[in-house]
Amino acid sequence: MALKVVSEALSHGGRQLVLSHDSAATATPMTFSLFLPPQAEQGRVPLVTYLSGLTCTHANVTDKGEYRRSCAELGLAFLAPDTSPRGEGVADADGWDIGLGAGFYVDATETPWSANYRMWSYVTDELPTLVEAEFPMLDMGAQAITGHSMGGHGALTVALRHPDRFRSVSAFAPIVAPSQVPWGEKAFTAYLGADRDAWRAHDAVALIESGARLPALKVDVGGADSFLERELKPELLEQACIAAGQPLELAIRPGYDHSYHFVSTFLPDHLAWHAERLR
Ligand SMILES: N[C@@H](CCC(=O)N[C@@H](CS)C(=O)NCC(=O)O)C(=O)O
Repeated sequence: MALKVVSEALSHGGRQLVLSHDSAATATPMTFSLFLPPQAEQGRVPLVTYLSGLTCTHANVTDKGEYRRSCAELGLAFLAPDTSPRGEGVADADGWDIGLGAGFYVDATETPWSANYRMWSYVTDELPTLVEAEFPMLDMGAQAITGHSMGGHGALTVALRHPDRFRSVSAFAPIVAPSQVPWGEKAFTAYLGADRDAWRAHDAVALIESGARLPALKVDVGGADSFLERELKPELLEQACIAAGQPLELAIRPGYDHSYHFVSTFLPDHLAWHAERLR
């Protein structure tokens, strides 16, 4: 098997796995977590992929996301990759918003990042191909995607560019227009270069403006999120969706911040919403 089992534990009757493998996309070892609900012992189950935010590994949502009870009840598998390549020789920079833990789900074209920072290929191609081959109980015809912050950006852009792969898409506090905010401008300049035209393929608002559409879209943002006005700007997504006729269920949750206390509060709602569309 191409996968090494890092850990395995029974939870809510399902199997919480942490796995690692040598990635061809990033040319590094990569670690991810996969929860298989009890229903996976009997037959095929839908797959929800969760992309994490800045500074995270697979472990943040695995430890703090509180998704297992819902996934076990709803019969959903839950896949959580890392957010960047890691290891000896992998480029990094000062600051937590670029480099390790901040891959932004793009294939970098600029040095030194292009050697390993190929998270687009990893999450859209290598990882789904790998889990499909290794876990035949996953129904790859019934997939949903979600994510948090930088991972919300990842979920939106991956789904907008693979409209036939996902039946539903959701996000928590996503960076909806990275080309227009400091986090995205910094990362895209480093990874993709100064030509802003190249950024459009990785900008959810720009993709919607260019005609890309999603089957079903749900977004929650905390009203007390300290990144709301500077980095997240959900109003840009709302305006783009209205102009494009793209249905969007957007909720600003008063009092909630950017943390996993917010994500874990609303992740069960998102999973139930995805399950309805994956049935
Ligand atoms: N590391 C930054 C915060 C970055 C941050 O809020 N990251 C979010 C995603 S954008 C996160 O999930 N952090 C990890 C965690 O809360 O477990 C800081 O210390 O101010």
